[in-house]
Amino acid sequence: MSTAAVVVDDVSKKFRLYHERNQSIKSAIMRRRRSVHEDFWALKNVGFEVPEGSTFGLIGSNGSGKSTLLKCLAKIYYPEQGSITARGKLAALLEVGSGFHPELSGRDNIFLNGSILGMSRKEIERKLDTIIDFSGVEQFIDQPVKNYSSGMYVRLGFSVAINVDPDVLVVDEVLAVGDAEFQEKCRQKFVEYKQQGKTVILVSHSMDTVQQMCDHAAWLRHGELVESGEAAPTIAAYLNSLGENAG
Ligand SMILES: Nc1ncnc2c1ncn2[C@@H]1O[C@H](COP(=O)(O)OP(=O)(O)OP(=O)(O)O)[C@@H](O)[C@H]1O
Repeated sequence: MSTAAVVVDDVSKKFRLYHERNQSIKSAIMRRRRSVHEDFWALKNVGFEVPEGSTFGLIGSNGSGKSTLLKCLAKIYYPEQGSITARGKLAALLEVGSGFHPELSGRDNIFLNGSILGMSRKEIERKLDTIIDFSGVEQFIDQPVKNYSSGMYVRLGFSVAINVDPDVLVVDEVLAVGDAEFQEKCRQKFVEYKQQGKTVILVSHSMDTVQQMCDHAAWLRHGELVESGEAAPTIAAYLNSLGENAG
């Protein structure tokens, strides 16, 4: 039996949705600091295991809770209920530009982002050339990243994240903004990771990408897990449900 790299156990995550139309300080005082809100459960009792050494796809329609779950994995959000355990070091590449400062150069952002992801300054210095080289943005590395295209941001962010040498790499939809050459580089990196027994968890709306890159998948719908297991049948069930809804 394979061991689990990540165990998601009965996870529920709540957001508060506020309904005040008038958000001024005056109106807040008039309301005597009472706020009108409703609880919205973005994840409801989600549980599954991610096998060690797998490339695992999270799939589901817009708003189904995929990014929220990734943020729980990355410890940006904490679930109200349930727990997530990951074996080893986890690095996450979430929204485009997260962990970057727009006014700093690409080079300085490698240090910023690298230290957020847990690398020491010495380690980053040692890996700097490799990171810049893999990113393919060396020509612009001393420019402020606010002038980067979204694809360049992602290239640099991905390059830092993989050089953290994590046991579990978590990647949100961001890969989609990279061009075909970069996507191929990522695919090769994921294969390399798999050979080393490392785990990748990625979100994608492209079922072709999930089909090509992932061996396992989990399908979320309205914050609930519908199915998880081998990628092919999970993708097929998801696509089937879309067909049913369309018909
Ligand atoms: N910070 C927040 N405050 C309130 N609601 C939120 C917040 N973040 C997410 N949500 C809500 O939680 C639900 C799930 O959002 P999430 O971004 O996880 O979906 P997703 O599956 O990643 O969607 P997409 O495919 O469109 O990226 C949505 O209804 C969204 O509006």
